[in-house]
Amino acid sequence: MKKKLTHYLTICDTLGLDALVETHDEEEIKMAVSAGAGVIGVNNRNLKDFSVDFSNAVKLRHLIPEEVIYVAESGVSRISDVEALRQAGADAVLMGEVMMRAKDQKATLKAMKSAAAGVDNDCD
Ligand SMILES: O=C(O)c1ccccc1NCC(=O)[C@H](O)[C@H](O)COP(=O)(O)O
Repeated sequence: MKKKLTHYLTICDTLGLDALVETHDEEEIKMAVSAGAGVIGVNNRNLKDFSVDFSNAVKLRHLIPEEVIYVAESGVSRISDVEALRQAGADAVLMGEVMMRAKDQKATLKAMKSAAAGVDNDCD
């Protein structure tokens, strides 16, 4: 699996693409790091049973080197979630459902971006 991942990363490199290598647990993160991934996502959603554990990305953050871009994924629905992930050292946050369901997507994105930047915001 690691050999395949390294091969895919080489292909992305050749094409000038940045690959987001998605992981869910310690073993997958170690594999992504040793394959040389520059961007690693830690999914709070277990794609085997679709359960979401919001603490997963935070819990595993220490396994990702500082020079690697760390993306916290899934189960992010509130401004306070983004704030918590920023404080835990997330470089980026991947959000799906919250944006899809938002009545005002522009305002939601603006509020989430402010939280990611550490700017105070009134709405949650
Ligand atoms: O990637 C998949 O195979 C997959 C399968 C089934 C559901 C979701 C899948 N991937 C995307 C995700 O894990 C999340 O939708 C994404 O990270 C956003 O999460 P959320 O903000 O909770 O919608």
